[in-house]
Amino acid sequence: MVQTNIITLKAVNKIFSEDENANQVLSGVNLKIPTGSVFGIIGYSGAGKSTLIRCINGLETPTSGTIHYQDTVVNQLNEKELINLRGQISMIFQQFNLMPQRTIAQNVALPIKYKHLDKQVVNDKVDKLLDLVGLKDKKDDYPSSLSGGQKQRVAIARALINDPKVLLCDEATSALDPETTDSILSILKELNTKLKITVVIVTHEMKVIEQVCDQIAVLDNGKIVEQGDVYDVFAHPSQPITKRFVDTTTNLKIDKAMYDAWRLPSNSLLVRVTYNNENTIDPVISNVARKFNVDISILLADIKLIQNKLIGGLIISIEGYEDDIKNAYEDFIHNDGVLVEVIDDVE
Ligand SMILES: Nc1ncnc2c1ncn2[C@@H]1O[C@H](COP(=O)(O)OP(=O)(O)OP(=O)(O)O)[C@@H](O)[C@H]1O
Repeated sequence: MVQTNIITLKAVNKIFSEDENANQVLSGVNLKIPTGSVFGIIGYSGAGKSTLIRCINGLETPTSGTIHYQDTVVNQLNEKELINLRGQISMIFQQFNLMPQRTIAQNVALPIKYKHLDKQVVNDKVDKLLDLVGLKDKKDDYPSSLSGGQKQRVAIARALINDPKVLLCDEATSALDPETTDSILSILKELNTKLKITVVIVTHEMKVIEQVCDQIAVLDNGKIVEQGDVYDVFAHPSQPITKRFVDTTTNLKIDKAMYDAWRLPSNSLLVRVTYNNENTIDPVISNVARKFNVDISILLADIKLIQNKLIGGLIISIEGYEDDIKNAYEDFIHNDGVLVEVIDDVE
């Protein structure tokens, strides 16, 4: 099947002229967002994520470069055409942006208020969308009576009122606790699989990417420094910034207190083993231990499933005679899909 891209950015630059130092916020951004994907854009605060995502639906205009939505060049549209476009490319925000003086149902219907559609048609659609996000019984309530997670569900229902093809999510879960974040991410994934909506997620949290995205782009200081399939990027992060983001999701960090508590004997080698194929590590460990007559203890383990493939690692200690340890270590290194590093600087 030929993969199409619903959104393409070509050489996009953005300089805010009112910026005191005329900061270049986006520099030469090239991005292809495949139709039907859940696409994550990650970066630290100030990297330009919001600016980038706002360029996609014309809330910001790039200083140069082009943004294509299917066959449309977004940055050549006039204000009226942009309003229509935002029905196709809708958006949710960190702070939900609900109207406090309107009911939940009125908030959801707001984007089509001025279309003067049949009241019953609007009501039915609002009911259907509130049902989809699990809030049908709240339709006559006001936003102030809802939790953050419920408010974001209302915002999602509102974003769907025009049957969009793309949903842009700007730090949509950053104000929510971990459990509520999970429930919102599940809804986003469901919209993607059931309604075939392309979802673009801007976040500073690698866990969000890990949970729902198929593709990732890493934005650093206005530049895309790495992009690709989420599993591949987790397995082989090529840039230091990407590695730092990946590290935030693993449980393989050691501090001095932990190291001291292990009380490892002097004839031991502390090793981090990460693997990135679909085989489990266990046979490799027992094989090496048998073959070289060393003892291997598993001190920490972290295994997860990304895009239905296993990825993870272990911290192990290898104990025995010096030559045996050396041979065992060499043997580990030569296993396909296994990355082995000696840990010798615990702080
Ligand atoms: N309207 C604007 N006028 C001037 N400068 C702006 C404007 N919007 C954003 N910036 C600047 O652009 C840079 C990137 O901001 P942006 O909000 O896109 O980053 P971000 O990665 O989304 O960060 P955060 O996660 O903190 O929101 C910042 O230095 C910011 O001050």
